Order: sequence, then C-alpha cells, then structure tokens
Amino acid sequence: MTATQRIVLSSDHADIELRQTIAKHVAAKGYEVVDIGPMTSESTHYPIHGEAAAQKVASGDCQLGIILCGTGQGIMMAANKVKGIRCGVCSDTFSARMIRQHNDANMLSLGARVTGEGLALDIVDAYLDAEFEGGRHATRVAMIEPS
Ligand SMILES: O=C(CO)[C@H](O)[C@H](O)COP(=O)(O)O
Repeated sequence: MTATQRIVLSSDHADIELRQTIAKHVAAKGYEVVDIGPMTSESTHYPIHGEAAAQKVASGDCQLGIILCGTGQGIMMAANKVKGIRCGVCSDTFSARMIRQHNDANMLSLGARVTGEGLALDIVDAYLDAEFEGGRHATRVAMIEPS
C-alpha cells in the first residue's frame, strides 16, 4: 500500500461481529475504515447494504470495499449492479489474490456463514496485499464494463 486508502465495510445482519473484527484488522494494516453498518443484528436486506457500499467505491469516496452476508453471494450480486464495481466472493486465499491481480476487483465479498474468522482474515490479507497486474488483464477488465 502506498498512500492511505479508504475501505468501506458493510454487511447484513448475518455478520456484524465478523465485520467488526475485519474492521479492526484492516485498520491495523494502516487503511482508513469507513464502516457503514448496520450496527445491530436486527434482520435487514443485503441489497440495501451491498448497493450502499458499492456507491462509496463507485463515487471514489473509498478505493476498496469489503462486504459480507451469510454466503457473500447476495450482497456481491447487489454490489455488482453498480457501474464500475467488480466484486468477487472468496472463500479461499488463492481466489482472493487473483481477483485483485487479474480482475482488479475493487470489492471483496465474504460469507460469514461459510468462512470462519481465521480464514476470513487471511482472505482479507491476500486480497489487500495483492496488486493488479495490468497488461492482458486490463484488456479483459475493460471488456467487463457495461457500454
Ligand atoms: O446470505 C445471504 C444472502 O446471500 C443472507 O445473509 C441470507 O439470505 C439471510 O438469511 P436470513 O434472513 O435467514 O438470516
């Protein structure tokens, strides 16, 4: 990481504690964390939170985002509806590294009912520590953008 980067965090009700653990972990790595909640585990709707986090990244207010729901899938789908967002769900460190190196993913999604805390933090590290490789991957990433 060169300059301080702002990372937005959000989730639904399935993963408040894991999100807060990730927030502390990411802050300890030197990132500025923008945790947009929710702050209670009252049942809510993941599309609201996925879109809200994605808007923070798409607007440039935050450079990266980490979002969670039970599986990571629904909130990832919601985030990817926002123009400019490339979000992948990861439950292994290899994929987490590759979505940054090859896909220039600006958001990472995790499934709190799938991935335990220790692995989740390793996945976050793999994602944040990787860098986009550009080159042929930049050509392909440009092809993802809606016209
Ligand atoms: O994983 C999810 C979406 O992909 C949600 O977290 C999950 O569907 C929430 O379920 P429930 O309302 O039963 O807690």
